[in-house]
Amino acid sequence: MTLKVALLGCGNVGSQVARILLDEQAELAARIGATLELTGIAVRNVDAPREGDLPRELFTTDAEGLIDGADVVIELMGGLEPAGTLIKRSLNRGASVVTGNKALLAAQLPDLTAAAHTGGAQLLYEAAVAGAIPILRPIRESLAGDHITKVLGIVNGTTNFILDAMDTHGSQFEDVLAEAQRLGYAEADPTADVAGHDAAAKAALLASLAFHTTFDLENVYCEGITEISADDVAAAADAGMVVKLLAIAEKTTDSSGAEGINVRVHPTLLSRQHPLAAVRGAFNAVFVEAENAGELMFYGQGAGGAPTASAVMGDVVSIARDVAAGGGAAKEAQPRPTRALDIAESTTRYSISLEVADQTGVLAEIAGIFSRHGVSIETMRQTVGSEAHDGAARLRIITHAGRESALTATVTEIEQLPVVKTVSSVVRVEGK
Ligand SMILES: NC(=O)c1ccc[n+]([C@@H]2O[C@H](COP(=O)([O-])OP(=O)(O)OC[C@H]3O[C@@H](n4cnc5c(N)ncnc54)[C@H](O)[C@@H]3O)[C@@H](O)[C@H]2O)c1
Ligand SMILES: N[C@@H](CCO)C(=O)O
Ligand code: NA
Repeated sequence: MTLKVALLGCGNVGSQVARILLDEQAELAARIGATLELTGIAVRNVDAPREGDLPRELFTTDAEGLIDGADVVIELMGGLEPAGTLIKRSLNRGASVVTGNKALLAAQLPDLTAAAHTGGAQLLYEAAVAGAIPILRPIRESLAGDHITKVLGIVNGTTNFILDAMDTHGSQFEDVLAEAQRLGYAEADPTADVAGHDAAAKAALLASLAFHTTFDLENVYCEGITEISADDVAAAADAGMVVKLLAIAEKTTDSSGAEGINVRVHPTLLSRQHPLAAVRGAFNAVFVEAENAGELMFYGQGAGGAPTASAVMGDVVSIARDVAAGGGAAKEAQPRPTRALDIAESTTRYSISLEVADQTGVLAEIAGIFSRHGVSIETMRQTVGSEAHDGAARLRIITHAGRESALTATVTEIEQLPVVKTVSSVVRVEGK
């Protein structure tokens, strides 16, 4: 049996998938029990210079013609269109699809899933979240009999690469971003990485699978790393901490006790002892907490052509084995509706840096505001002198856990105090 495989896109990931399909054809056939024939690669320009030695006759600009003869379609063009239309067309006519396009999946998961049901086809996307790390299949299959309560992780390689270089070498944001682009980690428009949108899309997908629902991307709170300064990174290091961009999805309760799901992406301070603090470069790691399994951690390469191609090929082999065995892969139950909780209802800790007048009574005034909002201070560190300006004192306050709404109200009130010159940064803190 031979399965026709159409590949859409030949960039960082697509070119690596093509290489594996061609170089490993015999080994893959032995594992699957059917041969995978790469019938063509849809590109924008057939004559564009490319690395590697992929046969030129495989390239075509006719993506629609290519998918119409395929059993399996691999979409690695990225972007919402024409990727969305091509994927739906493939699924509707019964061809299974593998994609790494988290932006599209997070925006259109219900429509894409409906197309897969209509065509009796599969839609798999392990590459879309945390690159090479097997995380969606374990959530979807291995933990299907458990209750996941929280997912927390570093899911964007580019921003982790940037924050790590700022922490380790004191590098400049722009220089490291250019390096991440050169290494094939960044999105075509790297704003998606640094503004947190890529991590937010992944967080929505993780929440949807972990909580058996469809979590709307619009309900993901999203803050990127563009406001994180070299000062923030150095101050974190001073305090024995590190800044990481975290995606957090958790089942929780609001102030009235009603249950819901909160999903958020933001820069976060972690103690250097925290396991996620040791995740360096473009690596990713995802913590999963489940009622019966307890804590699980998944770690590996979160970006890059070859690592991501590994996840794509895992999905392709899984689909091909199913087709070779006559089809009928198990269907998941319909997602159930859920209540999205606003970030204001989440429980977190704040690290607040501020400059205040160096005079008697200031600390008591500030402590009074915390106390009125029911927010408890864990540590308060004051520096007077070279680090602070104009005879001002610099304060760094780390709170105990509190409701985000109480923490923001505290900061707003502190900003209005005449003795406070400026609140220079507010970063959330995770872990003990
Ligand atoms: N690079 C990674 O580390 C990584 C990891 C996980 C997921 N992804 C996802 O995989 C997808 C591809 O990523 P990439 O890094 O390979 O991107 P890329 O920009 O390197 O490659 C995309 C390729 O698709 C081609 N393309 C775009 N529109 C096209 C069209 N209309 N017709 C034909 N060709 C078209 C582009 O010319 C380009 O060569 C994206 O959805 C991305 O989010 C990437
Ligand atoms: N741009 C993404 C690619 C992997 O999804 C990242 O940096 O993590
Ligand atoms: Na993955």
